[in-house]
Order: sequence, then structure tokens, then C-alpha cells
Amino acid sequence: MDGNKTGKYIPPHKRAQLANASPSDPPVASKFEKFLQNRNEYASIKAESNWGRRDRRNGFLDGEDLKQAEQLFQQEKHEGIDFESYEDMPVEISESSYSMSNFSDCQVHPTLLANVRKMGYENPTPVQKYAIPCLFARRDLMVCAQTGSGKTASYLFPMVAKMLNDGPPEQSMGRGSYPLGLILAPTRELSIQIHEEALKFCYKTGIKVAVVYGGADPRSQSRELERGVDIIVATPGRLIDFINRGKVTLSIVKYVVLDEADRMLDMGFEPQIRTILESTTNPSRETTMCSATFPQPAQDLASQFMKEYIFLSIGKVGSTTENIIQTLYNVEEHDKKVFLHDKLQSLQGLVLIFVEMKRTADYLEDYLIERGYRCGSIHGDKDQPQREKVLRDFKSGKVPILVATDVAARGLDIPNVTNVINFDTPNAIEDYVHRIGRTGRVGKEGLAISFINDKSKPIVKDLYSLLLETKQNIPDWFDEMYQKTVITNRRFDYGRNRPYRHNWNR
Ligand SMILES: Nc1ncnc2c1ncn2[C@@H]1O[C@H](COP(=O)(O)OP(=O)(O)OP(=O)(O)O)[C@@H](O)[C@H]1O
Repeated sequence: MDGNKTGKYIPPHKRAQLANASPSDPPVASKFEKFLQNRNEYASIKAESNWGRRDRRNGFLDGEDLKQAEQLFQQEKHEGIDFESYEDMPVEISESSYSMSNFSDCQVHPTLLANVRKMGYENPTPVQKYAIPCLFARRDLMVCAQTGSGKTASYLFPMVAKMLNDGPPEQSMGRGSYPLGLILAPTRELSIQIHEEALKFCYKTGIKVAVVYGGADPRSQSRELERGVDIIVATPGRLIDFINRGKVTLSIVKYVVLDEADRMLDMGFEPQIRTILESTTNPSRETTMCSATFPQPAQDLASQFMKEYIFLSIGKVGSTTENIIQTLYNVEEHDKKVFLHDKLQSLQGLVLIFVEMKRTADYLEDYLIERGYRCGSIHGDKDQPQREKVLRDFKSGKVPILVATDVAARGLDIPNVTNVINFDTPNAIEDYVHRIGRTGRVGKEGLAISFINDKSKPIVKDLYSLLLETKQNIPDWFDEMYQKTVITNRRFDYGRNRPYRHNWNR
């Protein structure tokens, strides 16, 4: 009974937690205790729209969701945003009659407008200015806009607005969830992030949002689905599990979004996406696909799932922002880690280091920790709680260096990432664009460093064009490397008709 002076039984899983707690730590509340606390604290808050009365909810708002949204509102920081850098960007839109200049230009419920103000969004970003009116007009939409340009709000804002304007569905549904909104994303961390954004947009509206993703306890996700959910954010595999178990039915889904659509439609995910979209049988389904990169094969595939869609691109498709300074170093494989060690000493802010293999991520993490850096790593072999913890520590700056495989390349929005390092170069330019896009977000400046050597051959040609297009400095040695690659490519037709593929070993 060491350390348990009251003699009260303590379950084994809590003993270590209590042993590590200092006397000044507040007592740890169980999940149920937290639920009761939040329910009491938020008991008097009623939904501000008729969505709160959907199915069995009777106006009752989920205390945990409210609390989480309030904490997220407090974290919003939008200083240093430079939208002017976007203003002269070329806009291509297949039907030109759609644009707006303020969030209030469309018919929007006051609670949603208040939420947008709480998020600190004063004006829509360029992609939002065009995408939102298209979606209000109930058109299918394919959006290609640079990393960090605000694509998430460009589909969430109109989805929530239309749901509020239309009100909840008339008929009462059976057990489980019958969502109206479905957002699919390729990684668990991105799903979590989109869910957090959706919680803010839906704050006090009564629209219930949930996230389901692999690696997390399916029981708590299942319980949430049983209580009824209106917008589901999901990774495809876990969603299909819940569909098969009858916890989710997609028959009334009206709004479908594929975030990182080119990734969702590549060889790995495409069959799952097809299965999911075939379950969305509502004939008035509205589909949005968005990404910062949209290679032609992905656009062709995407168009099979859409009807008479509008194509919107801001800036050049698949390009990156000029706000990111891209610097290349010619470093041989065996010199890379020492070079990295030196480079890190001169960098300020959060540093995200990309590698190709999971074992390189582990190895590099150990190497940097041994040299006194506060460093963590994230990749597909880590368990989900570890992945979420390291990301939290990175965001808060507790661990300012994160070594990652491409699980962290897409969509993650971490405001203080000032440097991205490609320790290993990716094999496809799309991956390069997404990786470096973790910095230089919403018009801010960022630095992207890439270590280049013979192994970088697969992207030399595309990288050269990207550097030219984004007015970056091209070192002489890279120019030579490019010339050689072009000559070799001509001889062997190397890299032409590159299949649409993904490296699964991440
Ligand atoms: N209208 C706005 N005003 C101010 N900040 C905004 C606005 N819209 C979005 N943001 C902020 O911009 C950041 C980037 O947005 P978001 O993550 O949606 O970019 P994205 O285009 O989806 O990027 P990626 O291609 O990397 O996924 C977020 O922190 C978001 O809160």
C-alpha cells in the first residue's frame, strides 16, 4: 500500500500516474468525472440553432466540445499574416461569376459569423473569396491553392452555413450516426486538426462534429457515433470499419470533401474512397476536392466522382509560395548528419526535418538527442498516443525539433514552424511542395533547406522548374546537375510517364 495512505483501492493503470504526481498536482479526474464537470459547467448553454434538437439531443450541447472549442479559440494567433502577398496571384476559375469580399456577403447564421470573428478571421483569404460562393451556389468544386492559403475554412465555412440555413433533416433517424457532412483526410493527425477547426465553426450551433481515425480506441469513437453526429471527419479505413458495423450510415450525406484529394485518389487510397463514395447515395450530394498539388491523373480520377464541377486554382497548380526561401546544399549521404548538426545551431524557431524511412527518423532523433537537442520523431510505426504527444510537444515548443516521415508532410498547420529541412529529398515534387509548405503559411515567411546528392535525381528536373518559377536562387552545381539529368533523361526517357504512386513505407 505504498503511497496510498487512505487505503483506497487504486487500479493498476493509475498507480504509476499517482506515483509520479507531485503533492501540489491537482487530483486526476477520470473521463467520467470530466464529463460530469463539463456537463455541469455548460449545462445552461443551449444550442443557438434548431440543430440542437436533432434526434435525441433536446438542445443539449456537448460540454467537452464546447470546452475544447473555447480552448482552441484562445490559441488562435494571426499576427504576421500578409495576405497582400496573395493579392497579385493569378486566379483561374472555370466559371467566373463567383466571388465575394466578406464572410457576411453570403446568407450566414449569426452564430457562425460570431465564431469566425472569435477565430480572428477578419477577411477571407483569396481561395476563400472564390471557393465559398461556388459552394453556396451548391456546385461541385475542385480547388488547387497553395499550402497554408486557408483551404480548410473555404469548405468548412460554407458547409456549416448551408447546414444552418437548411436546418436539420426532417425525419428522425435510427440508431448510430446519419451525418450530413463527411470530410476525408489521408492522415490521422490531419483528421484531428480538421476536426478541431470544425469544432470552432460549429461552436454553440448544435451541429455535432466527430472524428474517427485508426490507431485510437474504437470504443469511445463508437459511443460518440451512437449518440449521433452531423459532420464526420475521418481517415478512410476506420470509417469503413464503422460503416460495416452499422455505426455510420452515409445515405443522407450531402456534403463530401476530400482534403488532400490527389493523395486520397492515388493507388493506395482510391479503392477505399470509391467504396465510401458509393455509400453516399443521396442524389443531391455536393463534392469538394482540394489540395495544393493536383497532377493531371489525379484530376482525371477526381472528375469521375463529381458532376459539372468548377475548377479553381490560385497561383500555379502544384507550385509553392515565394514567401518560402528555398536553399539547396550539395551534401553526400555520409556527411548529412554532421552537416545537419552544424546547420541546426544557426536556426531559430521550430524545425521540421523530413526523412524518407521510419528507421532514419528514429536514428536521427537519437543522434540529435545525444548531441543535446530537444528532439522528437513521428512516423507510421509509432503508436497513436506517442504520435499525438510528440506533435503537441512540438507545437508548444517543448520539443522544438521534429524528425518526420511524410505522415507529417500534408496539411498540418503549426504556426511557428520557421524551418523545414529535407534531410532526404522526396521522390516526387508534390511531396516536396507539401513538405516545405509546413512553413511560410498564410503569407508568413519560412525557410526550406534541402540536402541534395545523387539520390535526389528523381526530383532534380521538377525541382529546378519549381525554383525558377518561385524566383529562387539556383546554385551553379545544381544547374550542372540539372543539365546532366536532362541529357540522361533524353537518353533513357527517365521519369517520363511517371506512374501515379506513393511510397508506402512511411
Ligand atoms: N480568413 C482567414 N484569416 C486569417 N487566418 C486564416 C483565414 N483562413 C485561414 N486562416 C488560417 O490560415 C492557416 C492555414 O490554413 P489551412 O490550414 O486551411 O491552409 P491550407 O490551405 O489547407 O494548407 P495545406 O495545403 O498545407 O493543407 C490556419 O492557421 C488558419 O487558421
